[in-house]
Amino acid sequence: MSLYPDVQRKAQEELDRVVGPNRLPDFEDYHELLYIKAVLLEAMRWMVVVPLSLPHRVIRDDEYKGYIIPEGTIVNPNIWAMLHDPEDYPEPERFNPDRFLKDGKLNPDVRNPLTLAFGFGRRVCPGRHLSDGSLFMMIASVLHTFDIHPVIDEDGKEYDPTSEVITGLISAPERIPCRLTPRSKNAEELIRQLSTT
Ligand code: HEM
Repeated sequence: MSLYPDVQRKAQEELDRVVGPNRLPDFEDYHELLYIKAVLLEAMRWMVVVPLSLPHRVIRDDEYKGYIIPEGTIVNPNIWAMLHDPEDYPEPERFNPDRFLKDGKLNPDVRNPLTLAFGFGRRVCPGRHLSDGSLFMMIASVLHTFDIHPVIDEDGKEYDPTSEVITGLISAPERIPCRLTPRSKNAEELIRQLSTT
């Protein structure tokens, strides 16, 4: 969000309209918070958590589009490439939640990244619904109550968290220096109430 202040502003406008200042978002708001959903989809697409999924071993000879895949071959699905395919997602390096929205709804013609980001087939991630719900609530709650600002690095430039990404089975920014400030007195009160319940 510190890299994309316009996205943050749009998400907060939606939260202000749907949730209002006196409470935190909850799952009742799920179907109303379309832009938050689009932010979640774009986050899962843009910074793929498990870029090469998990390796699978082929248990019998197979053929795919003319390629012979012998029994015993280890296959790594390249989820990162699928979620950065410019045919499905034009300008794939740009964080653009609007790509998922059309006429005030989620656009069914854009491939849903959640059908790829958690793997597929018999070994699809069993934690996907838990993750989807938790991420939705985390994104909505943080953006409802805080403004996220960039920090300035040693060279006087805005720090770009994508410049240091952990490589390996899981990818994520290594450090996420940013500054969080409560959005308002009401927001501060909501955060304090939460810490005492
Ligand atoms: C953003 C969060 C998550 C992402 C992106 C993610 C992604 C994945 C992916 C790509 C796979 C490999 C699927 C395949 O082999 O085709 C996987 C497997 C798995 N995930 Fe997740 N996962 C997430 C969260 C979770 C959570 C919260 C749990 C548990 C509560 C979980 C439990 C598992 C397990 C047990 C497997 C192995 C399934 C099997 O081989 O049968 N994951 N996950």
